[in-house]
Order: sequence, then C-alpha cells, then structure tokens
Amino acid sequence: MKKVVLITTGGTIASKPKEPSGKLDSGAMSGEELAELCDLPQDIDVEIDSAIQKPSIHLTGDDWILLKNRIEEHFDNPEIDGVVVTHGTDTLEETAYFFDLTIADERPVVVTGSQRSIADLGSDVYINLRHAIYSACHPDLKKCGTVVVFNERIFAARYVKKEHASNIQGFNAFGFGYLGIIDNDDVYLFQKPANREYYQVNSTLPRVDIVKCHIDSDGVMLDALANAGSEGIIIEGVGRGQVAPSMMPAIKRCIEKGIYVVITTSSEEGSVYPTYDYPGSAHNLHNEQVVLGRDFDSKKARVRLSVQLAAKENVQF
Ligand SMILES: NC(=O)C[C@H](N)C(=O)O
Repeated sequence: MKKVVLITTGGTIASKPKEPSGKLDSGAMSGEELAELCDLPQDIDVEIDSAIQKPSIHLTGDDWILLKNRIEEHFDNPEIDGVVVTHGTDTLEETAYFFDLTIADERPVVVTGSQRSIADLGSDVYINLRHAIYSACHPDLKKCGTVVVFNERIFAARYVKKEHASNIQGFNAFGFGYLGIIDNDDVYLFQKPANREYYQVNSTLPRVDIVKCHIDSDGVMLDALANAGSEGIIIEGVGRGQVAPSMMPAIKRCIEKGIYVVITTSSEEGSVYPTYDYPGSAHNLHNEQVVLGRDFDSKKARVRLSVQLAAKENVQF
C-alpha cells in the first residue's frame, strides 16, 4: 500500500467557528480532527503529523524552517511515497515556493488548502485533501518539485498565485497554466517544470521586505527599512520594471549600505527588462546595481532572495 504523510498547519481547511463571533478560527482543528472528519482514501496509508494550527498569515520564517525539517525527516523513511501539507490559502503560494527551493528529495510535496470551511455548503475541504493525497503518491509527480493542488488542478509552486479571495477556483498560474488535473482520483500530468533549484537552508531567514511603487512614491519607506535592518528589498515596479524617480536617492543609499535591492513588476505576466533610459528605468536601476527580478512575482522574489541569502549563495534571478 502507498504511504503518504499528511502535515497540517491550520488555515480555513482546519477551521471551526469561534464563539461569540461565530466567525471562523483558521487552524482551530488538529490534524487528527481534520482527518477524522474527512473521507480519506482507503487504499493509501495516511500518517498524520499535526504540526501547526494557525491562520496562514500568522506563520513565520521559523515555521517554514520547522516544516521543511519535518518534511525532510519524513523523507528519511524510504517507505514514504510523498508528503501533503495543508495550509491556509492566503500565504500558501509563499510557503509552497519556499519548500520548492529548499527540499531536495525528488518525491512529491503537495500543498493544498480550502476556500470554504468543512461545515460550509459546497465545501472544498474534502475534495482538495483527497486529490492532494492521490497526487502525493503519484509517480508522475516525482522530480516536479513542490506543487499546489486546488480545485482539481495541479500547479507548479514557482508560478502559482491566489487569484480569488473566496471562490473555490482560488489559484492560477498566470501565463503558464496548470501542470495537470485530477479527475475521479486519477492524476493526469500534461507538462513538467523545466528546471529544479535547490538551496541548503539551515539558519533563520534574513529580513527581506517588499515596497510597492506607484505615482509619487518616494524613498521614505526604503530609508525606514534600511534603518530597521532589512538585508534585502524587493521593489515592485511598474511595466518593464520602472520606479518613480524620487525613489532613486534612497535606492542608492540602500545599495551603499550593502542591502540587496531587486526590481520586479506589478504586471501579472512578462519580465523586467532594460528597455528605457530615463531616471527610475530598469536600465537606470541596473546601472546602480539593482538586481533585475525577471518575471518573478514580488512575493516569490522575496522568498527567493531570503533563501539565497540564508544559504549564503550568490543572489541570482
Ligand atoms: N482560505 C484560507 O485558508 C484563508 C485563511 N484566512 C488562511 O489561513 O489563510
């Protein structure tokens, strides 16, 4: 019989209403409670590891390291075919990309969650969990890195993004689509990620921040972050990676202090590129030693830079 470890971390998928508000408490349920309420597959041996019980925005970098270590410990057992991690959807894409970059084992790591609680009409808890378990022990998903299973679809961690605040079609991978689908418990894979990357991370993650650029942005936030001890700053620029010219003096101050600055784009698709030559353009930024963040979403860029700094590797995008 195939064997899958189910690591639970909280989120709506493990939520219960809280008194007196009657509103959902994300992560109120332990892994054992969640598994008991769900109709888990009978043909797969599922081992429960109830790790964390939090709303996903309450998770920390230290939680990531703890979870990564737990996954690696489970993979020390050769009988394990794969791991499922249940997670709140709000930050699921960040955690999934962290696992993707920091876990070397070729067996599948599948992250899933739900938009509706187990008691809600048309809840997606049961189906997402079931599909994630079948995916985690499917041989086709070996060497694909960490994937996200949601609403019958399988996404690469590198590109997946929460696209809807509440709809059960909650995730998408803009410009890339999904790797495959799960139909009636069967996994069908249509494409695989071309490259895998691995960074060895054992230490606490450094402070890395994101600043979003808009008309009239200036350097106040950048200077404040430099004073707060930020080791890396992702600036989410516009279009091909332009920023407001009034940010440039503070960007230069950050670089002089040894802070890594990466420019990304707020566009859903397409890459940062030095197309223009004017104050604040990607060309101007690049000349000031700002790293061009290619087509990375800002939150993925933040995970990537944190991991590269923690691994003491060269910063590369
Ligand atoms: N759907 C969810 O899981 C959202 C929840 N607030 C979370 O913990 O991320």
